[in-house]
Amino acid sequence: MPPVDAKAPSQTPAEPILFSFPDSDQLSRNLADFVIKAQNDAISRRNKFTLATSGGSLPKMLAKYLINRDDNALRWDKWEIFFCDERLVPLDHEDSNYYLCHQEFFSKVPELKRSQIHTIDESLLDDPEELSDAYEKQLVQAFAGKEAVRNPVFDLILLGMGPDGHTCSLFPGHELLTEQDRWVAPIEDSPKPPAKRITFTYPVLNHAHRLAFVLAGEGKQEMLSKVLDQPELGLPASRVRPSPPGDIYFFTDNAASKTTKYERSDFKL
Ligand SMILES: O=C(O)[C@H](O)[C@@H](O)[C@H](O)[C@H](O)COP(=O)(O)O
Repeated sequence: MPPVDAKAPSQTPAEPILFSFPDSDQLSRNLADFVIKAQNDAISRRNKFTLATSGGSLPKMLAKYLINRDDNALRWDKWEIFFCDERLVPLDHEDSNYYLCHQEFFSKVPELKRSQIHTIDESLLDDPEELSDAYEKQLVQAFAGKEAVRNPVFDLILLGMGPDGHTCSLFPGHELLTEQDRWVAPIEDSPKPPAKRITFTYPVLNHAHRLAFVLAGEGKQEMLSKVLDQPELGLPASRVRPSPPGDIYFFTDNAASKTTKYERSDFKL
């Protein structure tokens, strides 16, 4: 029998860590510190920082305390940015997650170069399969290096959650919840418009180094309780459970976390 390696990664998924802040402003402030810590850890490990972001209310909360800082904490030249999901519309369309992030965040950071932001190929909008494969190739290029990798390991993935418990474009009951091979998959029947999208799959989410849901406001209350208190329901957001050493966090405000019985943790870096 081989000797037991005490440091071998456990197969038990990470338990979510819940932070709750008085309001969404405090949430944004602490989220910025968390992102900077993730950035610094990643740069010291590999000299770059790979981040994937969602759309919805997240980009605005994310940008609030990352832009216009005067402490030189951000090493923008090391950032490589992907989208957890994207709608199949032109990049200057108001439904585009890239467009949203550009308006709320990227356009306010002149140091970020367009080449650091991985967007969908607009010439493939009529062919979701091809477009999805092409986006997956961008992940392969960013993560594989010289050696083939089984799964990409993002330094940080930031997620939202919809009122039905969806995250990325992974919706309740959809066949993509069981996708095990593709890193990126097309979806043409999204219940949330627009119907055609691409999305990261669980093999990507559950291999990330760190993930964080970012949830503010009373509208998130009921679903957050279900996701944290009743994981057996198997809602899409509950299925985000990375294997250690991956960590999963919920950054919430008190309005969102009001009813969950899940234990809150003190926020410290
Ligand atoms: O492209 C999308 O539709 C988003 O990435 C989606 O997954 C979003 O994160 C949730 O729907 C939450 O949206 P809100 O933050 O606006 O509630």
